[in-house]
Amino acid sequence: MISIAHLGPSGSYSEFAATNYAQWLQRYQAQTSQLKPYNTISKAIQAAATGESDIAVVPIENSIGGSVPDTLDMLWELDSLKIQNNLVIPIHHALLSRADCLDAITTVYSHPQALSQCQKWLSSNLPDATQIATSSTTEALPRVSNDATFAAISPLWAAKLYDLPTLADPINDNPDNSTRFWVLSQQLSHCGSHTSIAFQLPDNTPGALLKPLQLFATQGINMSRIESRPTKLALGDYRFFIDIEASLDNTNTQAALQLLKNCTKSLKVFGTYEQIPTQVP
Ligand SMILES: O=C(O)C(=O)C[C@]1(C(=O)O)C=C[C@@H](O)C=C1
Repeated sequence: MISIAHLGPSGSYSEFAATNYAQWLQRYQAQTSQLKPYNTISKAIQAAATGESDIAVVPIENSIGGSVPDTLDMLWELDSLKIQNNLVIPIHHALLSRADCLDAITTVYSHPQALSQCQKWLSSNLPDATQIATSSTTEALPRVSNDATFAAISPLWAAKLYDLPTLADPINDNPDNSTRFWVLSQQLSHCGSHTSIAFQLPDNTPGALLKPLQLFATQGINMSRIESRPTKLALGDYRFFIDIEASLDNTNTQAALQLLKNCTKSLKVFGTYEQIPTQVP
């Protein structure tokens, strides 16, 4: 039995992504699995890194809110974890509350990503409500259940799960809202449609970033994402996370990675992976 760590509690989008992966494992690899909820993304990742769980399914980026910094930072810090698969989940947020109308709501709870994905809706419809960040979109639901002045931005399916009325739906600022999740484990896979890497530059000089990027162009490899994160050591010091549309076992990828070692300070390869089809709720 494979254990899958994810951000909980029950009803979170991460649980939905983990369930999708569990169904895929059952269907295509005849493997049974068990979900293990954690109260932060970091703890779910840590569980896979220490072997407490076999796998972690964690969000990496959202089409409106951008990247999930915790996931990127922890992947860099923990050398043991590699990406196995990629899942994209459509995200449709609902406003759950016992309030009779929007005017009665004083406080809105949700995960910071969900709050940022609904900023326009919130400023038009609940401009005076206090926004409070929670560890997931479902963490505050027991509190919302006990106070009719509270509301939460949560998945629609959580209304049934926590027996709460839906006051508005959908409320995300863009109807095409979706979040990408990575399946992480301690095994490096060599074959897939995409590969993810990260590096730090040796020095802050003109063209220092251009050299590594140029290598992919020379090898005819398309980049699908670039993201910078502070190293947290000094202001203005960054590391770069890059996704390429090429398999790790491809000779051009191997050539680019070899040359990349000469123009980067530290280089990490997070693995190569395929996109898993997901079942829409
Ligand atoms: O809070 C949840 O339900 C989560 O699974 C986390 C998370 C995220 O971190 O991006 C996942 C999908 C949505 O983008 C909003 C929140």
